[in-house]
Amino acid sequence: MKPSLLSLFFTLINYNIHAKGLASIMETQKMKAMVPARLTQTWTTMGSTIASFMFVCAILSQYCPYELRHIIRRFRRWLKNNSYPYIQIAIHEFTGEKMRRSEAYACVEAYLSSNTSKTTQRLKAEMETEHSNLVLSMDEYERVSDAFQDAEVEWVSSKVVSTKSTRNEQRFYKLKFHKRYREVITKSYLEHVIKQGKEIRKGNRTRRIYTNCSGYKWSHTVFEHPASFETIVMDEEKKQEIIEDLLAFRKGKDYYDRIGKAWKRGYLLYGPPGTGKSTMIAAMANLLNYDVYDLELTAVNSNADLRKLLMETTGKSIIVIEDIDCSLDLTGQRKKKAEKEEDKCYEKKQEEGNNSNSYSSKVTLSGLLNFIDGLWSACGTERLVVVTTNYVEKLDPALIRTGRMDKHIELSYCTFKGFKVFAKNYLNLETHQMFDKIEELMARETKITPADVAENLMPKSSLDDPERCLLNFIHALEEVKVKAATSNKAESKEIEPAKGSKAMEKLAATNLIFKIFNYLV
Ligand SMILES: Nc1ncnc2c1ncn2[C@@H]1O[C@H](COP(=O)(O)OP(=O)(O)OP(=O)(O)O)[C@@H](O)[C@H]1O
Repeated sequence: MKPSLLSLFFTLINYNIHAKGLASIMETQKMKAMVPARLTQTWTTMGSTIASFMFVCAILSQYCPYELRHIIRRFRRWLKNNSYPYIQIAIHEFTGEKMRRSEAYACVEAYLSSNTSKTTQRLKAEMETEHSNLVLSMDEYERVSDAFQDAEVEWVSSKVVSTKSTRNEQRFYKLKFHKRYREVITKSYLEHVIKQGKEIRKGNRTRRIYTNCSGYKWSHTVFEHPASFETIVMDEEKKQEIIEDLLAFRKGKDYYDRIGKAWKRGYLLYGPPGTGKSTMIAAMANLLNYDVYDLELTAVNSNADLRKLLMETTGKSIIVIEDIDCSLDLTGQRKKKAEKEEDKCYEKKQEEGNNSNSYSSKVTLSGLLNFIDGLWSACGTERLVVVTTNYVEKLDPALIRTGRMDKHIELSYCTFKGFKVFAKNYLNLETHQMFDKIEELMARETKITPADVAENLMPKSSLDDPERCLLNFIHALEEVKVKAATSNKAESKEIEPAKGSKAMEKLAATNLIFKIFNYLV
């Protein structure tokens, strides 16, 4: 039997049940007793009408020409659009083919979670729909009302989950508002939400520190370093210059666009161990509110992996290569030192059962140069590349040329001025009678690193009052002085025999000439 005829058959049965069946049921003695006669008649009429309507619909859908059905459908849509006075906009969490997290979604999220006059209502509404063999469950879990100028809006946070795969979850915000506020909402309110959200995100953002333990993949944890430029001890003018440079970089989007340059900047930090290079990187990240990507070059297998790592970094970040002279031989060959040092990545690889050959890297200097300044380096925006070294003179000039390392910052030994800042920060002392002695000791080219100053000034027990700490520091300075004197002596002893032998040679030669002269005379 044809499906259309089948449908007609069932419709007729339906009609029969509703029109007659219902009436006959109502007419039973029992019902008569319970229900008044007028109500029974109403039920009967209603049943007949519904059945007739269903019958007509079935006839229409089966026998009505396609064109007419299309017109009816369009009419219904028009009716729906014009009778429903609200507009809805959806902002999805992930957008585009690469499924990057949408900035707009993050801003809305931050805006709605901020503590303003918005009223929040927890919802638990779930619906299930079947869409092309995929069962989707829509979960509306929060409703937030907000007001802007004289418009009232409502945000509903929802997620659509595929019940077949829990990993397939799409979150979105639905914004609902009356049609008469269309102008205000689309032109001003959404802009206001995004702007506010950005501001809130800047302040609230939990920053991350990433490292590449397993080849070309970053793993991360929360970045919580307390360093700031206020606590870094260095020449005030130099410090101010660095801060201004960083802030100008952060605000420089338009400038970089205008001059046609990728929005990135390279910093080279150099100086002896313990002079604050790592501390400065943390202070930079805290000042700019950037993430940190700590690139472990010894764990990267090839230039291609290095490029993949670069592609995985996000904007608003600092890519750090610490002690670059230890990780890469500047002729392009990797040093074995890193492998011998039993770094964590190596151990992890071994635990995983990989042999050491698979660990050996083929990252070359040119690969690194391309990473910093090649075509691929422009694939992200707002990134700083910071390279540190204890031996700047060992670095290849190509690596540190302007354009790759735009700003060179030397961090050096502590001066008396620097000591006074440490004393203020660590001991809350602006002046003390022992300062003169300290100044005298520090003036005589006593090379002490800020790390050593910090360590000696730090109270170790409750008995360590400021005087004791200053005394500790004076001892440390005297020790440094003695060490410097002994190493100078050793150096001069190494030179003296040479000097002595030369002098002896000279003396012998003079004696010989003198003897020859006497003999001749
Ligand atoms: N300029 C500084 N101002 C304040 N504290 C400092 C400074 N330099 C070093 N310190 C202190 O010394 C410690 C070690 O410094 P840091 O690790 O930053 O030195 P580094 O130059 O990176 O050393 P390395 O070259 O060995 O990595 C820090 O925890 C910090 O407390």
